[in-house]
Amino acid sequence: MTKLVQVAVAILIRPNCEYLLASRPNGKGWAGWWEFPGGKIESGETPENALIRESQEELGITPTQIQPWIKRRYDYPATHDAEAKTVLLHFFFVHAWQGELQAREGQQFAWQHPRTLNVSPVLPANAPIMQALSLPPVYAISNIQEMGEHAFLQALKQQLDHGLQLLQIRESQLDDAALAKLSEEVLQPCAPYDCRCLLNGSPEQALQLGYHGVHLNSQRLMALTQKPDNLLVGASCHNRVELAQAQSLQLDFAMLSPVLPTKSHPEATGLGWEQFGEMLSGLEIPVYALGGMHFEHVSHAQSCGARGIAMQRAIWEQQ
Ligand SMILES: Nc1nc2c([nH]c(=O)n2[C@@H]2O[C@H](COP(=O)(O)OP(=O)(O)OP(=O)(O)O)[C@@H](O)[C@H]2O)c(=O)[nH]1
Ligand SMILES: [Mg+2]
Repeated sequence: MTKLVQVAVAILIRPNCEYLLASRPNGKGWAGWWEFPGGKIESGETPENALIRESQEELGITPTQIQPWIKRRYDYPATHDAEAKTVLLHFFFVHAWQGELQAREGQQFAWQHPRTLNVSPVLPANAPIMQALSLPPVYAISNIQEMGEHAFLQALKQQLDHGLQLLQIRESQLDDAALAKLSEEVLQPCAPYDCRCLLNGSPEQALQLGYHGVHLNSQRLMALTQKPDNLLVGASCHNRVELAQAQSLQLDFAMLSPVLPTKSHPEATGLGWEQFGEMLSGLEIPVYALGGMHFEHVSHAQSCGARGIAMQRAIWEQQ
């Protein structure tokens, strides 16, 4: 058994969504590798206290606005400069802080754009975190069945102009030919905006139609034994069993619903924010909240540990 090291990790975020990486200083294991600032939680310390202490020691700043995010466990093998260990990383977003950043341990700093890393190598435990950070706060779901195709494509163009970065096409009523035609009409306008599109369907179909990813319904999720290659993979979850399956397959994200009552299921009360937050606690993959969501719910969803919100109706009604 290797020892378990608990670590508090600070993801400093600027208003333009860039985040800070630092190089591990000489003299420490994995020197020169890039990481988020942070360090070991000492005995008697909460993860939050450790985060503040490490930020002061390594960066000379005091976080004033923090938000717990995902946790991640990783087994490090022994290397020439470090012993084998298992880490449990507690990631926090740090949205605001007091003081000027200083490299108190001689580390280098690099602010990174979420979709384009320009330093390497990053500590291996962090790979899925980088991927999770590249996911935007809003995930849109198509609603052609209710709106009609013309109105949908118009609303899509508008949302792309407003910064939409992630879209799911979920139109099970279409036959193969109609879906292929729609896919072209959607993928084309999304490309110049770098908006990634996922097909709610099978991985094979998503690849064949040229999608960036696939979104699995819970039935497909539960039948899956391995994450498909070369696709961004998300899945719909409604309970802890499905979330656990999405995590064990190391999917890129899960979508958990219904959080609030919705127009399509007004009789269902929804999980409510409290239970939603409880179900996310300790989870290692990013999650979107779905069900009765509007733009103004983004920050509340994030304060419950979600990456953001998914919307199928409200997003297309926005002018
Ligand atoms: N700070 C930080 N540590 C990480 C990240 N990802 C990751 O796997 N780790 C691991 O978590 C552990 C954190 O240890 P650390 O070396 O930063 O601890 P520390 O600041 O308390 O320094 P110390 O070595 O003086 O005790 C290391 O094993 C490191 O490899 C990350 O993004 N940031
Ligand atoms: Mg450290």
